[in-house]
Amino acid sequence: MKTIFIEGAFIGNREEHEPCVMVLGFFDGVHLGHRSLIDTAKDIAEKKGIELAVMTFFPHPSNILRVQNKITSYLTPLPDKQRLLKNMGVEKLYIVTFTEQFAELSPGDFIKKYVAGLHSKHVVAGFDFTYGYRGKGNMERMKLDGKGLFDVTTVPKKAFNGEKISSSKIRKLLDEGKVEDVHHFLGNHYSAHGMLERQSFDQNSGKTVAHIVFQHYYLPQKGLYIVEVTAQERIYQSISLLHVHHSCVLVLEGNIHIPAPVTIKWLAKVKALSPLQYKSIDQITKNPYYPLKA
Ligand SMILES: Cc1cc2nc3c(=O)[nH]c(=O)nc-3n(C[C@H](O)[C@H](O)[C@H](O)COP(=O)(O)O)c2cc1C
Ligand SMILES: Nc1ncnc2c1ncn2[C@@H]1O[C@H](COP(=O)(O)OP(=O)(O)OP(=O)(O)O)[C@@H](O)[C@H]1O
Repeated sequence: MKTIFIEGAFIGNREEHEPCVMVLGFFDGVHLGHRSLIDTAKDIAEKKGIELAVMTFFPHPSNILRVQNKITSYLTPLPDKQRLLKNMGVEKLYIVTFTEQFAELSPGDFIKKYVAGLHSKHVVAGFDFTYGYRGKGNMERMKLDGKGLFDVTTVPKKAFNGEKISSSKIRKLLDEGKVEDVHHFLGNHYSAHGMLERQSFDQNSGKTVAHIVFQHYYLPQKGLYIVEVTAQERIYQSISLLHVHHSCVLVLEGNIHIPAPVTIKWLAKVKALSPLQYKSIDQITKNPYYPLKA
């Protein structure tokens, strides 16, 4: 997959680009709703014999627009989004820098300069996709804006238990510590890639304690979780304590040296620990020889 960053004023010249099916959206998480768009577009691209392309934006528009809830950390930071889209068969990924000037483009100009300008022959987006100044463009308008230039497919709402599958819903579940429910929306348990900062073996309890730091990730609510840790293709089961904003503490049975980097997959929240289990975790994290900075 080729990734192309687009910054500043841009006017694409159709003739300079391969014809493509273009999928539009932010795609944080690349969840089951997003996947239905990509799969739909992939079928069209195969039938029409043209490239499968995705256009996304960075940073999240909320950082630029005057809205209350700014999204500054992501379910899938850019490298994860790139990997997931590539694995789904996307051939070209356009990442448009979302700036104030870009936000002010009229719906028609966005379609002309970016979507048609990059030689889209067919556009795929979801039922609630909006574009252009004040988000005034919608899928009905897209058909008019793209008339004679490209076909439009609008993907209907994908829902679970009557609720729209969305990045916001997944963030809400993480905020509430309901990591067990995330897979209904994401298609998998929530996971993040982190760096091992330090680890030590606690002689008293016979457990290894490791400190993992994450960058740019949206993390579950503070608490104790059962997690799966993968490092250099080995899998470890662990209890994890979400510690400060961007880190977690792993507690593993035995004297284990886990190599960095690591992937943590949140399986379940620990609701009831036996007093013995709780005491040992408490002892470990309060151990004055374990240098945790809260
Ligand atoms: C050219 C362009 C201009 C935009 N301007 C605004 C804007 O002024 N106000 C706004 O709330 N959203 C604006 N948006 C954001 C869209 O409403 C929408 O959030 C974005 O296209 C991502 O779509 P998605 O959230 O459905 O993935 C703009 C989007 C584009 C592509
Ligand atoms: N559940 C869904 N069913 C169909 N299309 C969807 C669904 N969720 C998102 N899409 C489409 O996927 C693209 C990317 O959407 P977006 O990144 O805004 O996802 P979202 O989950 O709705 O995000 P948020 O919750 O932050 O609004 C858009 O074209 C959108 O219409």
